[in-house]
Amino acid sequence: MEIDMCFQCFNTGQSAQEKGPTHVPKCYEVPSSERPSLSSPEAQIPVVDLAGLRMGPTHRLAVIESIGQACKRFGCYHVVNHGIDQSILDKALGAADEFFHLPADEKLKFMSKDVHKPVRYGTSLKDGVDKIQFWRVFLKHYANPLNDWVQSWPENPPAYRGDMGAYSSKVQKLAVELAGATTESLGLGSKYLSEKMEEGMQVITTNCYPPCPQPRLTLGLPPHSDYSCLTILLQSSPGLEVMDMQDGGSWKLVPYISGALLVHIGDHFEVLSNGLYKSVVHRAVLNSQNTRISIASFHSKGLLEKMEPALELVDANHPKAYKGSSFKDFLDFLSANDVGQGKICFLDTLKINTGQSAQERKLSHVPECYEVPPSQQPTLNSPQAQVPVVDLAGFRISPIHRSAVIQSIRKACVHFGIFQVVNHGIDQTVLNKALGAVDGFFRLPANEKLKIMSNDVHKPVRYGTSLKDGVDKIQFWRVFLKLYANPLENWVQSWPENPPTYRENMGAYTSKVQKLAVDLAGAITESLGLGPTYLSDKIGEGMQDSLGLEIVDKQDGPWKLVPNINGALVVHIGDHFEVLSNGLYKSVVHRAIVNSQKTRISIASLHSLGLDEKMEPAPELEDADHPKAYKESSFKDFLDFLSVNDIGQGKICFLDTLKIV
Ligand SMILES: O=C(O)CCC(=O)C(=O)O
Ligand SMILES: [Fe+2]
Repeated sequence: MEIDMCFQCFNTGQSAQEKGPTHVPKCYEVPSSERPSLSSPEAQIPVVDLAGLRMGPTHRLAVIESIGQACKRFGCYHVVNHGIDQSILDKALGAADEFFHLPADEKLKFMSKDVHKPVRYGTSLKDGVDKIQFWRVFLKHYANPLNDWVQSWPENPPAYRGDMGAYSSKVQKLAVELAGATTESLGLGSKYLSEKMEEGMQVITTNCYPPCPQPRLTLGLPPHSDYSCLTILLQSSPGLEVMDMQDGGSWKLVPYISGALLVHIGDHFEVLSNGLYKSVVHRAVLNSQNTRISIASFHSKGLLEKMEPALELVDANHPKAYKGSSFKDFLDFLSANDVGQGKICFLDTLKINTGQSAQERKLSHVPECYEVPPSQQPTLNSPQAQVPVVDLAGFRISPIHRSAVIQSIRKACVHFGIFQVVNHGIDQTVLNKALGAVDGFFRLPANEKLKIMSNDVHKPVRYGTSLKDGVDKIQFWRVFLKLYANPLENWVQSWPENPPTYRENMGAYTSKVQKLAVDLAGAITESLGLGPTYLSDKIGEGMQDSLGLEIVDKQDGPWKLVPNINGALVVHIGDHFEVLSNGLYKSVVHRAIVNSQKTRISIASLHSLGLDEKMEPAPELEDADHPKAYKESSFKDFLDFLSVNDIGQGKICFLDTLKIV
């Protein structure tokens, strides 16, 4: 098996330079979109001369200023004149190199997959556990205070403790000094963190990246930001790339400057600065010729000490944007999650929107992150869409009336993908109470709503803003609450308890609308010639999920505004009916626009088959002229897609991935 082969490459403590594999085993291959070009341009990373830090106040101020600029622009910078002798740097790299050359059994003594171990040798991130493996070998150990930890470090090579210890204690001092300069640049003064940093965690990670026969296929380390206040990195040769957020998130190679050290802003400083400084996202790339060694020294507060945004940096315009967390919290997260796939990162789990979407903060302008590209900006004077209105009363009158209704539904589905229904059998008071319950919920204090805030799209009850707030590149101007709703008795207990009438009023609406959906699904399958009961069991037992929604525009050429008919409900043909009908019916493309005057509330009830049940084109609707045009998929497949893709940019849509060309 491939996996076993991977184990043989690295896992036995035998590094790849000893093994010399001629190709990259499958389990090391990263998806093609994440592969390195190996021709990234050089990053223009500032070089800060620390000599000025110890001169006069004017010199010091200039250095602080340039550190602040670098933290805002790149999240990293080089330092020279840092006060650590070249011979100390060389000896530390030498000690690391010698360690990795030791016989396997010597290194295996330290091998562990337990990320909580203070001394740990390993390969990849969590080798044998994570799905994708990375092309590195590492040794990690705690280092501050040195006397507490050095006895647990490797005894071999014999110079290891002395040489690595000398470097560690120098770099620990430097980190405290730089943390002071960084807090000073934030206006918090140079002593803001010093005590905590002096007594805090220092984790030395020595990384060894053996030559790789196919360096374009894999990575030494996947994209990540460091969980530290700051990280100080010493490298033997180039191979580190940083993501340039001001250049569209493109990868740039960190130049190798002999004798310089690279300083990374870690997640803790992003949190402390309340997002003013961003931790730098970086990855390690490989080459086919040389072993590369790097020594990263991670500095943070104590293991259990939480880092929170500085109160001084929180105000009405900058509400607290991160939860507090400790290094231990991070380790727990790391041990429970596979971060190598780039789908989940600890910092994202800390981001809070304080229930404070921009709209709720009553800003006078739209923050940049909400701006959509000009080509997608709405005109706000779209003509009204001619959305057919179907009178469902006919449905229950006689077979002739029924078949007339079915015919008009068919027409609406073929031409519009959307229609409104009247006489749908749901009382106006039920509708009004449901809208009122939703309005009441959104008016609750932030902390009440935050209890159910989540970016995990798989959660059956979820409050949020935009689509995936803090994750997607572009944010959208909405707040939402999503709930699973069918069967009601299974889910209602998990719904918000506040406002007190929420469950009752929303529950009354959702059970009515669920019945209506089953009726309509029957009418639609009948209109496709599949009979009224084709889906009814599955829809009856299927998913229902509801959220606060949107004005609907039909995209045939220009956008059109869907007229609001009092008491009517809007029915959308969704992707699943497009698939079932083998493309005869098209799911309606729509978007919500906003206005400057009034809050708008909508409740969308989405109905589909069971979470894992696949929808595919009805065989009855396939023939030589109409070959099967879609792959099958379930609601769960969609959620998985949603959680890993940023669909808000309009570049990617789930339905497209199902189309068979
Ligand atoms: O090897 C490098 O240059 C980067 C190492 C790194 O990012 C890490 O250890 O967190
Ligand atoms: Fe890193």
